This record gives sequence, structure tokens and C-alpha cells, in this order.
Amino acid sequence: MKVAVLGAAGGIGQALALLLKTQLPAGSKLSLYDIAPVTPGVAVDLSHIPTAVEVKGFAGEDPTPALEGADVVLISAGVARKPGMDRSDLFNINAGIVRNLVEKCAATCPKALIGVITNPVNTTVAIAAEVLKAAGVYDKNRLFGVTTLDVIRSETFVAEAKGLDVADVKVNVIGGHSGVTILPLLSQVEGVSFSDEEVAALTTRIQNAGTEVVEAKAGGGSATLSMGQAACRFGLSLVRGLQGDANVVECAYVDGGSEHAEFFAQPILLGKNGVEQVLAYGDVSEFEANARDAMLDTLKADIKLGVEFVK
Ligand SMILES: NC(=O)C1=CN([C@@H]2O[C@H](COP(=O)(O)OP(=O)(O)OC[C@H]3O[C@@H](n4cnc5c(N)ncnc54)[C@H](O)[C@@H]3O)[C@@H](O)[C@H]2O)C=CC1
Ligand SMILES: O=C([O-])CC(=O)C(=O)O
Repeated sequence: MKVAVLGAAGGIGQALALLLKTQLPAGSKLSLYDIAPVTPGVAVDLSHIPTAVEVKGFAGEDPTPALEGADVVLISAGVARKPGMDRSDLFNINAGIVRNLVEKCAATCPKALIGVITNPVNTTVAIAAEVLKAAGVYDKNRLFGVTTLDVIRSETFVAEAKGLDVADVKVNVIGGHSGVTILPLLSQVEGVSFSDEEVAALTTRIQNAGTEVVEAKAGGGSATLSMGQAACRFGLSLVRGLQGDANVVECAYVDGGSEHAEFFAQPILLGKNGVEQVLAYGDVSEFEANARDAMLDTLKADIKLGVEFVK
């Protein structure tokens, strides 16, 4: 199994690469690419960790050598937020970066599963889809916006609020990955009940958790370590699906035939071809149904921006 990380010298990329080096199945290959010249050095550094995962690093303008034979590509290349910025402010720079990298994926590893981490995810995934369509290699089951950070945050905050063992808490998060488009389905969390005030406060905290980190880092970037963990969890689930493991379920932002929008985050069953089945997200409360319906104009506008960027 070969996993490529694009943006591998960055805050997320290095954390993700470290976790993958220690957690990918024995015999896997880890391929690190970034425009930053330090990238081969990051690979040498990681290669001294005694696991049966072979690491190679590539720098420069062309990601092709890193992508040859890749089964999974995780993209975190691009710029991150600073205080006062919205994720959509990253569009001007990151849209072109994602377009160019996905063009190379289409040419070099058209069957790879692609996980897009680069913000604004609501839009960059639509860009990736249009690029793959233009190259004639689009398979909706192989493209994912990585929203796992919203899931792990929700699980952490719910466990904290209710004094639970976080290992027992599972939360589905649907919609997209910015502000009001992030919707944790707290009404479905087993074994707990929340007051209306608690639901409103927790939902707002989860929606603003990225900003919480951006402000705490005070100009030094956005979430990198928790995102590294989230991307590792998601990447390992993609690998487990490809290997034929059963019952591998994650929430992700996919082109899954949703009635709500062309791309929508919801639970999916992963398998040998990526998305095996898009799962229903189940019953929602009145609060959640209203929040879901209220996000759709924003989500659809974010998607349209991505489609128009490529066309
Ligand atoms: N999906 C999610 O839940 C999350 C997404 N993000 C996003 O992930 C992205 C990366 O964040 P960080 O790692 O913190 O940023 P960073 O600035 O630490 O790293 C970005 C890396 O991308 C590289 N890069 C830039 N252009 C490139 C290109 N054309 N080809 C290859 N590499 C290139 C840079 O050299 C740098 O090493 C940002 O857009 C951020 O907003 C961040 C947190 C959560
Ligand atoms: O907020 C940001 O800019 C980074 C991000 O997507 C997150 O932490 O959820």
C-alpha cells in the first residue's frame, strides 16, 4: 500500500507523516512531497524510526515522482488561516494549488483515493472533482473532503462535557467544513441527553473550534497536530477499506448523491474501491433539521465557486 502526502513539510503534513510512519501496516510505502526543499530531510528524519514503512521524500515543482503507484493521496498543501481570516479567505491561493496537484494525480495515479485537507474544503473538493472530470478519470467514490477533525473534536467535547470515556463516544458530523456548514448530530449520541442550551453551546463551539485554535496560536497558524491525528485516522481507514477490512465507517465530504447538495459530509462505508456505500445519517432533531436546511445556501455557493474556478 502506498500513501502519498502532498504538503508534507507543513504543520499538518509533518504530524501526519509521523503518525503514518508509526501506524501504517508493515510493508507500506510513505511518499512525502512538498515544494519546500526540506522535504527529503523530513523523510530521512522519519526513516530512522524503526517501523516497516519505507519513507521517501520529494521536493520541487513536480509531485509526479511522489505520486507514482500511489493508492492513497492526502493533500494538505496550501496556506493556513491567521486571526481575522475566514476559511474562504484561503481560496485565492489554495484553489490553484489544489487544481495543479490534482491534475498531477489525474495523470499519474488516476485510481488513487484522494483525501483533500486543504481549505476551504467545501470548495477545494469541488475543484478536485472538476479537474478529475476534465481529465476523464473522475470516480465519485474515490474523492473525499477530510472532515474527520470535526468528528474528533465533537467526540472530545462531548466526553468532556458529560464526563464520559471519549473512547465510548461516537458523533456523526454532517454538512461541510466551515462555520454553519459543520453540523454535529448530538441528538444521536448514545447514553447522554443534552438540554437545548447545551446543544446550542456545543454546536457553536464545534463550528468555531478551528477559530479557537487560530486565535490561540495568535498568528502562528491553525490546527496542525489535531488535524494530523484526524487525517491519520481517516487515511488509515481508507487503507483498511482498500485492504478489504469490514465495517470501516467514517464521515467524509463526498459526492454521494445527497438530496441536500452535490457534496455533503455524512457517514460512508469504505471498501476496496473507496466509498462502498453512502450511509443514511439517521433521524435528526428539529434543531438539527433547521440547522441543516439553513446551511444549504452557503454550502451550495461554496461548491459553485469551486466548479466555476475550473470551468
Ligand atoms: N480539513 C481540515 O479539517 C483542516 C484543514 N486545514 C488546512 O490545511 C492546509 C495546510 O495547513 P498547515 O499544514 O497548517 O499549513 P502549513 O503552512 O504549515 O503547510 C502547508 C505546506 O504546503 C506547502 N505547499 C504550498 N504550496 C504547495 C504546492 N504547490 N505543492 C506542494 N506543497 C505546497 C508549503 O510549503 C507548506 O509546507 C491549510 O489550507 C489549512 O487551512 C487545516 C486544519 C484542518
Ligand atoms: O480553522 C481553520 O482554518 C483550520 C481548520 O479547518 C480547522 O481547524 O478546522
